[in-house]
Amino acid sequence: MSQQIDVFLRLLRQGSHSSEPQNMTDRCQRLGFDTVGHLAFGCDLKLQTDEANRVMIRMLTMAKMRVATFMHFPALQSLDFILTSLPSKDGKEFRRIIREVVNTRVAEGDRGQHGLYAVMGEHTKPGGIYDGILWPEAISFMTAGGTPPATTLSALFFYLSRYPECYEKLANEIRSQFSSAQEIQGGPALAGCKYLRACIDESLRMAPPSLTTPWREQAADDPERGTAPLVIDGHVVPPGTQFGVNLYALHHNEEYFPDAFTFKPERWLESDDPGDKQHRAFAPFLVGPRSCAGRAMAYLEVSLTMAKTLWYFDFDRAPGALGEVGQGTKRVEKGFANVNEFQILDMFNANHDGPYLVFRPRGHHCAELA
Ligand code: HEM
Repeated sequence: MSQQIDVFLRLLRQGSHSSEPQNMTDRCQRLGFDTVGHLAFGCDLKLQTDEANRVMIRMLTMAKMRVATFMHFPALQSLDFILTSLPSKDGKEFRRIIREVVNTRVAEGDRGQHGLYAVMGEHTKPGGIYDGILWPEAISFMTAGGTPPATTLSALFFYLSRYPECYEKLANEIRSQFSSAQEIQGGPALAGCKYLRACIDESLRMAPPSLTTPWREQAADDPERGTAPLVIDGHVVPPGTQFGVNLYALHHNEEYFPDAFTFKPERWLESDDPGDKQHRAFAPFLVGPRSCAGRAMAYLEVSLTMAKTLWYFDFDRAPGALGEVGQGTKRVEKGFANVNEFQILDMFNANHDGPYLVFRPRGHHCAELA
C-alpha cells in the first residue's frame, strides 16, 4: 500500500511543476485499484503510471452500472443478453488483461507475491486460481476494495478545498504530529490524529461510497426467528418483502446530523460515545455479518494518503470552470443543485468526477519524492 501511495505522491509532484490541475477522482481510483490489485492478485496493475490497463476501470464502472440498473429494475435483467452480446473493444481488452494477470501469476508459482486469491486458489485445487467461482469473486473484490476508498478520498479533497478552516486544522495536526514523512505510517501516532479521523468520517457521512440501497429480505429458513414475524420499527414485514435503508438518506437525516449538508468534522469530536444517536446512525460500512470486510484497511489507506499528501503539498481548487467539476449546479433543479456538495451518483457504488486541484510543493520536503 505504501509503495502505491508513494507513486500517487510522485505523480502529484510531477503535476505540481506545471501547476496542472489534477482530477482527483482519476488519481484516487487508480490508486485504489492498484492497491487492491496487489492484495487480490499479488500483481502490479500499473494503472497509476500506464494508460494501457486503464480499460479495467472503465469496464468495472460499466459492470457497476449494470448491477445498479438490475437492482432497481429487476425486470430489465431479461434484456441483459443484448448488452453482453454486443461486440465491445473494451470488453475484449479487459478479458485479455485479466488473462495476462492470471497467466503471469500462475507462471510465477510459489515465487510470486501471495495475493489473496492466489492463497485461496491453492486451497481449491484442482481448479486452483482458475476456479470458476473464484474469478467472478475476485473481480467483485476489486470493485469492493478499489472504488470506495477512492470516493472517500475524492470527497475529502473536495471538502478540504472548500472549507479553508478545516484544511488549516488538518494540515496543522499532521505537520505537528510528525517530524518526517517516514514517521507517517500505520500505528498509534497516525491513530492519534483525531482531526484526520473526524475529517474521514465526515467525508464518509456526506458521500457514502456504497450508495445504493442495500436491499435485504428475511431468510425463509432463519433458525433464530422460526415462525415469528419480522418486525422493524413497529412494522410487521411480511415474508418475501424487500427492505433497505439508503445510507445517503440516513446520513443526511437532520435528527441525527444537524446541519447535515455542511462539512463539519467537529461533530465527531464532540462525543466519542458509540452509543449516541449520531454514532448509531453512522453506517458507511454497514453493520452485521454482511458489513465491510476491508474497514480497517480502508481507514489506513485513506489516512496514510491524506496525511502524506498534506505533509508534502498544499493544494487549492483549480481556477475557472475546472474548479467547479464535482460540485452541484444551480442550473439543475432537484438533487444536484447544492454547489457546496460533492456530487455522487448511485451506480451501486458511487460514481463521481473531480475535484480538480492544483498542488504546490511544501518547502523542501518534495525533493524526497524524486
Ligand atoms: C471507504 C472504504 C469502504 C467502504 C465505505 C466500504 C463499504 C462496504 C459496504 C457498505 C459493504 C457491504 C455491501 C453489501 O452488503 O451490499 C462492503 C462489503 C465489502 N467490502 Fe468494503 N468498503 C470499503 C473499503 C473496502 C476495502 C478497502 C476492501 C478490501 C480490500 C473492502 C472489501 C469488502 C468486501 C470483501 C465486502 C463483501 C463482504 C461480504 O459480502 O461478506 N472494502 N463494503
